[in-house]
Parts: sequence; C-alpha cells; structure tokens
Amino acid sequence: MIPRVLTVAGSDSGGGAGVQADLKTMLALGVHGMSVITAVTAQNSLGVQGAWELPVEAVRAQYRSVADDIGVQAVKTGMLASAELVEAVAELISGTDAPAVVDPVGVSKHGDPLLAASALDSVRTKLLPVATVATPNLDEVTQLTGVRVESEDDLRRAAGAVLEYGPRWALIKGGHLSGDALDLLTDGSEEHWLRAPRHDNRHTHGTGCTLASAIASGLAKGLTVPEAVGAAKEYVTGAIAAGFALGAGIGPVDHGWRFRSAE
Ligand SMILES: Nc1ncnc2c1ncn2[C@@H]1O[C@H](COP(=O)(O)OP(=O)(O)O)[C@@H](O)[C@H]1O
Ligand SMILES: Cc1ncc(COP(=O)(O)O)c(N)n1
Repeated sequence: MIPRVLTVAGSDSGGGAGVQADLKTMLALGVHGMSVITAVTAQNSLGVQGAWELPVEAVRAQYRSVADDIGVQAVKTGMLASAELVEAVAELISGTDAPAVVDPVGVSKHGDPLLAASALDSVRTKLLPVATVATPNLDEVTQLTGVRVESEDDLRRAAGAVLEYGPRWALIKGGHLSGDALDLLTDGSEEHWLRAPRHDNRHTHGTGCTLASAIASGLAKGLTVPEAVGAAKEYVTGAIAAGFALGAGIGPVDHGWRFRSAE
C-alpha cells in the first residue's frame, strides 16, 4: 500500500509554503499526502496579510478522521499558531507510533509571526519531546534555546541545546548563514553534515516546509532518519535551484522540478 503521510500545519493561500507545500512535496515524492489544517493564512509573495486559527476541536477531529480510518506512517508538523494547538498536537502525536518531523515554525520569510510568543514554552516542553526529528532554522534555534549561530561550530552547540528538550534527532538548518547551505543532523552520538551549494535565488518561499515534508515522506517509505534527511536535502536543493518568480515579492521553490527536468 502507498505510504501515507500527514501534515499538521497552516494553509498558505499563495501555495508556496504551509500545507500546500507539504502536499506538493508528498506528491512529488510518491506518497499519499493528508492534512490537518491548524490555521488559515491570507498570504502571498509579499507577506502574511491575515491569520486565523482553527478551534482545537476542529484540529483534533481532522486528526482522528485520518488516523482512525486511513492510517498514518509519518507525521510532519508546521505552523501551530498557539500554545493550545501546540499542546493538543503534541498529545495526538504522543498517541501514535508513527515518526514525527517537527518543524517549529516561528515566523514567515517576511518576518510575520506564525506562532504566538506565549507558545514557545509549550514547543520546548511538550512538542520537542515527542519529535523524531526537530528541524529548526537559525532564528527558531535562537528563540527556543538562546544559542546564536554564526559559524559551523555554533551549529553543533545549537543541536546539543535542542536535543536537551528530548527529540530523537535535531536537524539544524544553516540555510540563513553565508557560504554553502550547510545543515547538521545529530542524535547526540552520530553527526551527519549535509552540504549543498548555495543557490543565489531569492525565490525560497517554502524551503523549511518542503524539507520537513520530504523527510516525513522518506520515513514513511521506511528510510532511516539519516537516509530520509539526505534524500530530502537533495530534493529541497533542486527545488530551490528551480524556485521561480510569482507576484511582486519572494516566489516559491519549485516542488515539481523533478517532473520538469524529466519532460
Ligand atoms: N539559497 C539556498 N541555496 C541552497 N540551499 C538553501 C538555500 N537557502 C536555504 N537552503 C536550504 O534549505 C533548507 C531549509 O532551510 P531554511 O531556508 O534555513 O529553512 P526555513 O524555511 O525554515 O527558514 C536547508 O536545507 C537549507 O540549508
Ligand atoms: C502557513 C505557513 N506555514 C509555514 C510558513 C513558513 O514558510 P517557510 O517554509 O518558507 O519557512 C509560512 N510562510 N506559512
């Protein structure tokens, strides 16, 4: 049976990030994508113009509908908006055996908040402990742990600080540093450095969502965490290289780059 992957995230009306990026990634990687929507954003290439959370009850009901009938081989979480939603989602994840990729989304590429400041503590103490892989970017790492990352050595310190909250693996994304796009994956004993050439392309809307969904897709197919992260890094790097202009601001990565290169 086709592997089934569930994203628990916010909707991006512009189609480049959030649930829309997740489902496109899942299609491109050959798994069946499903969604639990936590919030709806009015969003485009220029920023986030509005955001509305769903009631916790609606989030729980979507999750139960999918888990009880269709079944889930891996979960990915993205925008969770509030402490209440973070805690509800952490509880749902702790009740499943499926691996969970937690992207602790804090702000959009334009700096618009996607998580209330009052929810940070719930992310640290409730959500990170149930994660198989946590994938913070550099701003999220600083917000969650206080560690500032300016060099490759700092990536190791940041990963150690994230692991203290209990995820099995930490993937610290160095995408916002200069030089190569270097990420560090570690479980505290193994270290895997993932290096890709930096593409000088401003159309990077959706990179983090795409990477986390690609990891979840790999895990659902039965890959190990290092294998899934390696394959996901290759997919997101190609998607960034092919990112394209849409609207007047930051365009999306190209989730369909592999289909297009095969045309
Ligand atoms: N310009 C770029 N060229 C190549 N890879 C990049 C670039 N920007 C980010 N990445 C990679 O994209 C992935 C997502 O990272 P990042 O953009 O930091 O996440 P987020 O969207 O959460 O801020 C990481 O693997 C990172 O190294
Ligand atoms: C609904 C939603 N979720 C997440 C992001 C983060 O996007 P990115 O992947 O570019 O960090 C976003 N802009 N909107």
